[in-house]
Amino acid sequence: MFNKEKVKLGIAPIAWTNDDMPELGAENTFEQCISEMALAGFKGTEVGNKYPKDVKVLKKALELRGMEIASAWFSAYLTTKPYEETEKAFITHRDFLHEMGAKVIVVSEQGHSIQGKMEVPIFNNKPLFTEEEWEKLSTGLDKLGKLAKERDMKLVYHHHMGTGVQTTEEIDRLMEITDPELVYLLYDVGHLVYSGEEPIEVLNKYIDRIKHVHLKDVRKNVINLVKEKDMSFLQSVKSGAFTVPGDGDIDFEHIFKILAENNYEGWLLVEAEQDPAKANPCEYAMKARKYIKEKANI
Ligand SMILES: O=C1C[C@@H](O)[C@H](O)[C@@H](O)C1=O
Ligand SMILES: [Co+2]
Repeated sequence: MFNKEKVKLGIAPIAWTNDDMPELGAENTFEQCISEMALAGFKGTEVGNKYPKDVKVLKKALELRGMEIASAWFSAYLTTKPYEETEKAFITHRDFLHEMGAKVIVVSEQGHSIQGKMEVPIFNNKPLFTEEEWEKLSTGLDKLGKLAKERDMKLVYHHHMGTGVQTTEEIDRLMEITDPELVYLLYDVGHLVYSGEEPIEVLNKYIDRIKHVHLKDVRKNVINLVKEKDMSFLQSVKSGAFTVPGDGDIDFEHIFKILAENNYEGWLLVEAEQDPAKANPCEYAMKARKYIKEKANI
Protein backbone atom coordinates (compact mmCIF):
# COMPACT_ATOMS: atom_id res chain seq x y z
CA MET A 1 0.00 0.00 0.00
CA PHE A 2 1.27 3.45 -0.89
CA ASN A 3 1.63 5.98 1.89
CA LYS A 4 -1.12 8.40 0.84
CA GLU A 5 0.60 11.25 2.68
CA LYS A 6 3.79 10.83 0.68
CA VAL A 7 2.61 9.89 -2.80
CA LYS A 8 0.89 12.41 -5.05
CA LEU A 9 -0.99 11.77 -8.25
CA GLY A 10 -0.56 14.04 -11.25
CA ILE A 11 -1.04 14.14 -15.00
CA ALA A 12 0.95 15.77 -17.79
CA PRO A 13 -0.63 18.24 -20.24
CA ILE A 14 0.86 16.36 -23.20
CA ALA A 15 -2.43 14.53 -23.86
CA TRP A 16 -4.17 17.91 -24.33
CA THR A 17 -1.41 19.92 -26.01
CA ASN A 18 1.79 18.29 -27.16
CA ASP A 19 4.97 20.41 -26.88
CA ASP A 20 6.78 18.07 -29.28
CA MET A 21 4.06 18.64 -31.93
CA PRO A 22 2.17 21.86 -31.02
CA GLU A 23 -0.33 21.19 -33.82
CA LEU A 24 -1.71 18.35 -31.70
CA GLY A 25 -4.35 19.86 -29.45
CA ALA A 26 -3.73 23.41 -30.66
CA GLU A 27 -7.42 24.10 -30.01
CA ASN A 28 -7.25 23.07 -26.33
CA THR A 29 -6.82 25.93 -23.88
CA PHE A 30 -4.78 25.96 -20.68
CA GLU A 31 -7.94 26.40 -18.59
CA GLN A 32 -9.67 23.47 -20.25
CA CYS A 33 -6.61 21.33 -19.72
CA ILE A 34 -6.18 21.94 -15.99
CA SER A 35 -9.95 21.96 -15.33
CA GLU A 36 -10.28 18.51 -16.87
CA MET A 37 -7.24 17.24 -14.95
CA ALA A 38 -8.86 18.39 -11.70
CA LEU A 39 -12.24 16.99 -12.74
CA ALA A 40 -10.63 13.60 -13.30
CA GLY A 41 -9.20 13.73 -9.76
CA PHE A 42 -5.56 14.71 -10.26
CA LYS A 43 -3.72 16.98 -7.85
CA GLY A 44 -0.71 18.01 -9.89
CA THR A 45 0.70 18.53 -13.32
CA GLU A 46 3.86 19.25 -15.26
CA VAL A 47 4.26 22.41 -17.35
CA GLY A 48 3.05 22.67 -20.96
CA ASN A 49 3.51 25.30 -23.67
CA LYS A 50 0.16 26.94 -22.99
CA TYR A 51 0.69 27.44 -19.26
CA PRO A 52 1.08 31.10 -18.16
CA LYS A 53 4.72 32.06 -17.63
CA ASP A 54 3.86 34.37 -14.76
CA VAL A 55 4.23 32.51 -11.45
CA LYS A 56 1.37 34.37 -9.73
CA VAL A 57 -1.08 33.78 -12.59
CA LEU A 58 -0.14 30.11 -12.88
CA LYS A 59 -0.35 29.55 -9.12
CA LYS A 60 -3.78 31.15 -8.89
CA ALA A 61 -5.19 29.12 -11.77
CA LEU A 62 -3.88 25.88 -10.26
CA GLU A 63 -4.88 26.67 -6.67
CA LEU A 64 -8.44 27.40 -7.82
CA ARG A 65 -8.59 23.80 -8.95
CA GLY A 66 -6.70 22.21 -6.04
CA MET A 67 -3.66 21.52 -8.18
CA GLU A 68 0.09 22.20 -8.06
CA ILE A 69 3.15 21.93 -10.29
CA ALA A 70 5.03 18.66 -9.87
CA SER A 71 7.90 19.45 -12.24
CA ALA A 72 8.77 20.39 -15.80
CA TRP A 73 10.95 18.99 -18.55
CA PHE A 74 14.40 20.51 -19.16
CA SER A 75 16.44 19.77 -22.30
CA ALA A 76 20.19 19.67 -21.56
CA TYR A 77 22.84 19.94 -24.28
CA LEU A 78 25.84 18.91 -22.23
CA THR A 79 27.32 16.70 -24.95
CA THR A 80 27.05 19.22 -27.79
CA LYS A 81 27.18 22.77 -26.38
CA PRO A 82 29.40 24.60 -23.88
CA TYR A 83 28.39 23.66 -20.31
CA GLU A 84 27.70 27.31 -19.41
CA GLU A 85 24.81 27.51 -21.91
CA THR A 86 22.98 24.59 -20.34
CA GLU A 87 23.73 25.87 -16.83
CA LYS A 88 22.29 29.32 -17.53
CA ALA A 89 19.04 27.88 -18.90
CA PHE A 90 18.90 25.33 -16.07
CA ILE A 91 19.13 28.02 -13.37
CA THR A 92 16.20 29.95 -14.89
CA HIS A 93 14.19 26.72 -15.10
CA ARG A 94 15.14 25.69 -11.54
CA ASP A 95 14.19 29.07 -10.08
CA PHE A 96 10.82 29.06 -11.83
CA LEU A 97 10.05 25.55 -10.55
CA HIS A 98 11.28 26.47 -7.08
CA GLU A 99 8.92 29.43 -6.95
CA MET A 100 6.13 27.11 -8.04
CA GLY A 101 6.94 24.81 -5.12
CA ALA A 102 8.20 21.84 -7.17
CA LYS A 103 10.75 19.50 -5.62
CA VAL A 104 12.09 17.70 -8.69
CA ILE A 105 13.52 18.88 -12.00
CA VAL A 106 13.15 16.55 -15.02
CA VAL A 107 16.32 16.59 -17.14
CA SER A 108 16.95 14.86 -20.46
CA GLU A 109 20.13 15.13 -22.53
CA GLN A 110 19.07 16.23 -26.01
CA GLY A 111 22.51 16.40 -27.61
CA HIS A 112 22.25 14.29 -30.84
CA SER A 113 18.68 13.30 -29.92
CA ILE A 114 16.36 12.09 -32.68
CA GLN A 115 13.20 12.11 -30.58
CA GLY A 116 11.90 15.28 -32.24
CA LYS A 117 12.87 14.40 -35.83
CA MET A 118 9.70 13.66 -37.74
CA GLU A 119 11.36 11.80 -40.61
CA VAL A 120 14.05 9.77 -38.79
CA PRO A 121 13.05 6.17 -37.95
CA ILE A 122 13.24 5.71 -34.18
CA PHE A 123 14.71 2.20 -34.25
CA ASN A 124 18.38 1.73 -35.22
CA ASN A 125 19.17 5.47 -35.38
CA LYS A 126 19.55 6.54 -31.77
CA PRO A 127 22.79 8.32 -30.84
CA LEU A 128 25.60 6.50 -29.05
CA PHE A 129 27.74 8.77 -26.90
CA THR A 130 31.51 8.74 -27.27
CA GLU A 131 33.73 8.36 -24.17
CA GLU A 132 34.25 12.11 -24.18
CA GLU A 133 30.52 12.77 -24.37
CA TRP A 134 29.80 10.44 -21.44
CA GLU A 135 32.39 12.36 -19.45
CA LYS A 136 30.80 15.72 -20.37
CA LEU A 137 27.36 14.35 -19.50
CA SER A 138 28.34 13.02 -16.08
CA THR A 139 30.33 16.05 -14.94
CA GLY A 140 27.64 18.40 -16.27
CA LEU A 141 24.80 16.50 -14.59
CA ASP A 142 26.64 16.40 -11.28
CA LYS A 143 27.04 20.17 -11.46
CA LEU A 144 23.36 20.70 -12.35
CA GLY A 145 22.40 18.29 -9.55
CA LYS A 146 24.37 20.44 -7.12
CA LEU A 147 22.51 23.53 -8.34
CA ALA A 148 19.21 21.70 -7.76
CA LYS A 149 20.34 20.69 -4.26
CA GLU A 150 21.08 24.35 -3.42
CA ARG A 151 17.31 24.90 -3.60
CA ASP A 152 16.51 21.65 -1.80
CA MET A 153 15.40 20.11 -5.10
CA LYS A 154 16.38 16.93 -6.93
CA LEU A 155 17.51 16.48 -10.53
CA VAL A 156 15.70 13.43 -11.94
CA TYR A 157 17.16 12.12 -15.19
CA HIS A 158 14.66 11.09 -17.90
CA HIS A 159 15.89 8.13 -20.01
CA HIS A 160 14.12 8.50 -23.35
CA MET A 161 13.64 6.87 -26.76
CA GLY A 162 15.91 8.30 -29.43
CA THR A 163 18.48 9.72 -27.01
CA GLY A 164 21.91 8.65 -25.77
CA VAL A 165 20.36 7.32 -22.56
CA GLN A 166 17.66 4.93 -23.70
CA THR A 167 18.70 1.34 -23.00
CA THR A 168 19.28 -0.46 -19.70
CA GLU A 169 22.99 -0.52 -20.42
CA GLU A 170 23.01 3.25 -20.94
CA ILE A 171 20.94 3.87 -17.80
CA ASP A 172 23.37 1.63 -15.88
CA ARG A 173 26.31 3.60 -17.17
CA LEU A 174 24.74 6.95 -16.33
CA MET A 175 23.83 5.82 -12.82
CA GLU A 176 27.34 4.48 -12.29
CA ILE A 177 29.22 7.59 -13.41
CA THR A 178 27.06 10.23 -11.71
CA ASP A 179 26.91 11.07 -8.01
CA PRO A 180 23.94 9.27 -6.38
CA GLU A 181 23.49 12.23 -4.03
CA LEU A 182 23.13 14.64 -6.95
CA VAL A 183 21.61 12.76 -9.88
CA TYR A 184 18.44 10.70 -9.44
CA LEU A 185 16.36 8.70 -11.90
CA LEU A 186 12.96 9.36 -13.44
CA TYR A 187 11.29 6.01 -14.15
CA ASP A 188 9.25 6.19 -17.36
CA VAL A 189 8.03 2.67 -17.89
CA GLY A 190 6.53 3.42 -21.33
CA HIS A 191 9.92 4.38 -22.74
CA LEU A 192 11.56 1.26 -21.29
CA VAL A 193 9.00 -1.10 -22.81
CA TYR A 194 9.06 0.76 -26.15
CA SER A 195 12.84 0.31 -26.24
CA GLY A 196 12.55 -3.42 -25.48
CA GLU A 197 14.01 -3.21 -21.97
CA GLU A 198 12.92 -5.20 -18.93
CA PRO A 199 11.15 -2.53 -16.82
CA ILE A 200 10.92 -4.55 -13.60
CA GLU A 201 14.67 -5.17 -13.64
CA VAL A 202 15.34 -1.42 -13.94
CA LEU A 203 12.79 -0.63 -11.24
CA ASN A 204 14.26 -3.08 -8.75
CA LYS A 205 17.83 -2.03 -9.50
CA TYR A 206 17.28 1.70 -9.01
CA ILE A 207 14.35 1.76 -6.62
CA ASP A 208 16.32 3.90 -4.12
CA ARG A 209 17.34 6.38 -6.78
CA ILE A 210 13.93 6.76 -8.46
CA LYS A 211 12.40 10.05 -7.30
CA HIS A 212 9.83 10.71 -10.03
CA VAL A 213 7.61 8.35 -12.05
CA HIS A 214 5.92 8.84 -15.42
CA LEU A 215 3.04 6.42 -15.92
CA LYS A 216 2.87 5.78 -19.64
CA ASP A 217 1.35 2.65 -21.16
CA VAL A 218 2.17 1.32 -24.64
CA ARG A 219 0.25 -0.42 -27.40
CA LYS A 220 2.63 -3.17 -28.46
CA ASN A 221 0.86 -3.76 -31.77
CA VAL A 222 1.57 -0.14 -32.71
CA ILE A 223 5.23 -0.47 -31.69
CA ASN A 224 5.51 -3.55 -33.91
CA LEU A 225 4.14 -1.46 -36.76
CA VAL A 226 6.65 1.29 -35.99
CA LYS A 227 9.47 -1.26 -36.50
CA GLU A 228 7.89 -2.73 -39.59
CA LYS A 229 7.26 0.63 -41.25
CA ASP A 230 10.40 2.44 -40.03
CA MET A 231 8.40 5.16 -38.33
CA SER A 232 9.84 8.03 -36.33
CA PHE A 233 9.08 8.59 -32.64
CA LEU A 234 6.67 11.46 -33.41
CA GLN A 235 4.90 9.46 -36.12
CA SER A 236 4.53 6.64 -33.61
CA VAL A 237 2.93 8.98 -31.08
CA LYS A 238 0.41 10.12 -33.70
CA SER A 239 -0.30 6.48 -34.52
CA GLY A 240 -1.12 5.66 -30.91
CA ALA A 241 2.06 4.06 -29.53
CA PHE A 242 1.21 5.41 -26.06
CA THR A 243 -1.90 5.42 -23.94
CA VAL A 244 -2.90 5.77 -20.30
CA PRO A 245 -2.12 3.07 -17.70
CA GLY A 246 -4.57 0.23 -17.90
CA ASP A 247 -5.39 0.80 -21.56
CA GLY A 248 -2.24 -0.77 -23.03
CA ASP A 249 -0.01 -3.79 -22.50
CA ILE A 250 2.01 -2.93 -19.38
CA ASP A 251 1.29 -4.65 -16.06
CA PHE A 252 1.12 -1.58 -13.79
CA GLU A 253 -0.20 -3.55 -10.84
CA HIS A 254 3.21 -5.19 -10.47
CA ILE A 255 4.97 -1.83 -10.78
CA PHE A 256 2.71 -0.20 -8.16
CA LYS A 257 3.36 -3.13 -5.82
CA ILE A 258 7.15 -2.78 -6.04
CA LEU A 259 7.02 1.00 -5.60
CA ALA A 260 4.68 0.73 -2.60
CA GLU A 261 6.64 -2.08 -0.93
CA ASN A 262 9.75 0.06 -1.19
CA ASN A 263 8.00 3.09 0.32
CA TYR A 264 8.20 5.21 -2.83
CA GLU A 265 7.70 8.90 -2.05
CA GLY A 266 6.94 11.53 -4.68
CA TRP A 267 4.80 11.93 -7.76
CA LEU A 268 3.13 9.28 -9.87
CA LEU A 269 2.42 11.26 -12.99
CA VAL A 270 0.28 9.94 -15.84
CA GLU A 271 1.94 10.96 -19.09
CA ALA A 272 0.26 9.51 -22.14
CA GLU A 273 0.62 11.48 -25.32
CA GLN A 274 -1.89 10.62 -28.02
CA ASP A 275 -3.57 12.62 -30.74
CA PRO A 276 -6.34 14.44 -28.81
CA ALA A 277 -8.52 14.36 -31.94
CA LYS A 278 -8.53 10.55 -31.66
CA ALA A 279 -8.30 10.11 -27.89
CA ASN A 280 -10.35 12.57 -25.86
CA PRO A 281 -7.95 13.75 -23.12
CA CYS A 282 -10.63 14.17 -20.44
CA GLU A 283 -12.03 10.71 -21.11
CA TYR A 284 -8.56 9.11 -20.99
CA ALA A 285 -7.62 11.05 -17.83
CA MET A 286 -10.72 9.66 -16.13
CA LYS A 287 -9.92 6.17 -17.37
CA ALA A 288 -6.40 6.45 -15.91
CA ARG A 289 -7.67 7.79 -12.58
CA LYS A 290 -10.15 4.91 -12.23
CA TYR A 291 -7.50 2.31 -13.05
CA ILE A 292 -5.00 3.75 -10.56
CA LYS A 293 -7.65 3.80 -7.82
CA GLU A 294 -8.43 0.14 -8.53
CA LYS A 295 -4.86 -1.14 -8.82
CA ALA A 296 -2.87 1.14 -6.50
CA ASN A 297 -5.59 2.08 -4.07
CA ILE A 298 -4.72 5.78 -4.14
O1 LIG B 1 8.52 13.03 -20.37
C1 LIG B 1 8.28 13.15 -21.56
C2 LIG B 1 8.21 14.52 -22.19
C3 LIG B 1 7.86 14.55 -23.67
O2 LIG B 1 8.19 15.75 -24.28
C4 LIG B 1 8.38 13.31 -24.31
O3 LIG B 1 8.55 13.28 -25.66
C5 LIG B 1 7.58 12.17 -23.74
O4 LIG B 1 7.61 11.00 -24.49
C6 LIG B 1 8.04 11.98 -22.33
O5 LIG B 1 8.20 10.87 -21.83
CO1 LIG C 1 8.16 10.86 -19.64
